[in-house]
Amino acid sequence: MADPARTMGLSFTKMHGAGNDFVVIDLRDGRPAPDAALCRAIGDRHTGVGYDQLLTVEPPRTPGAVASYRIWNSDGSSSQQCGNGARCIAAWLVRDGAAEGDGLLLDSPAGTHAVTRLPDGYYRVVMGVPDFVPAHVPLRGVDAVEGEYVLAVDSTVVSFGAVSMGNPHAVIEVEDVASAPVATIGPLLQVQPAFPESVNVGFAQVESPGRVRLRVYERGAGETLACGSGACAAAAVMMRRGKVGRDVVIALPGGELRIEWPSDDAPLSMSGPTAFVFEGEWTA
Ligand SMILES: N[C@@H](CCC[C@H](N)C(=O)O)C(=O)O
Repeated sequence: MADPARTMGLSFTKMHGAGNDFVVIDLRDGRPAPDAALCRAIGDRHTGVGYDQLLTVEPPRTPGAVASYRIWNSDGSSSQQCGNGARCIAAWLVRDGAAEGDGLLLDSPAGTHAVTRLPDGYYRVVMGVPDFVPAHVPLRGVDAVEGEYVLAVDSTVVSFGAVSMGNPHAVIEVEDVASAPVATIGPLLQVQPAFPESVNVGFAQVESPGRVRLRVYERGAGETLACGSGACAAAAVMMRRGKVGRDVVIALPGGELRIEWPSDDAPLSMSGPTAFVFEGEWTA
């Protein structure tokens, strides 16, 4: 006889992309998404499953798209963009049989993304044109000198670039990413009134014109092993400053992503890995 607790459970897939970990839930049958309290309960790394972002797979919104997805951070807040998540959703849909061939379109809260399947579980996602307009980040009340903003945060003066990849990013260039003040400046910058919707804070060390080391203190999740949209933001900021070429590897604590941005008005694309970890049933 079926166990009622199991049959009433919420099936999920645990995945990660370069160490940025996800709980993926199939809601294509129209069931509602978990509320913020349930997101937090599932996201608890001691009493729940644990994840950086919870991703829901939902019916497509635009013609030609295979599915849409929404994004929740582990604190229950929602986001418009998740680069590593987009790759994982594509891999999930391919495994599910919903996507045929090597190309698929995915609707995210930030728009529609073309995704290409590459060998060995890698996927390339067209992430769109990085948007440097301050009001679109959104960033308010801070003037830029050649794309560099300056804010006094407590007793520290912080210089950063700001860009929207659909979600807000600040990128701070550092000499040594290993000793960067990620856990102190990250949360302090997030609560500045200049960022009315908070911000994902990247700390980027340019190693060479083809390689950047990056750590990201994410909105709603803290420091993660990788942030795909953060990698896009760091690459875009450093490319615009002429510090790196238009095809760059971003090395994050959990793995490497390749970012290609041919020119300022072209769409930027991100390539990287996906991995399935386990299947589960949330019954609490
Ligand atoms: N890890 C993600 C970004 C997830 C959302 C972010 N924390 C936000 O609130 O905007 C990525 O791979 O892009």
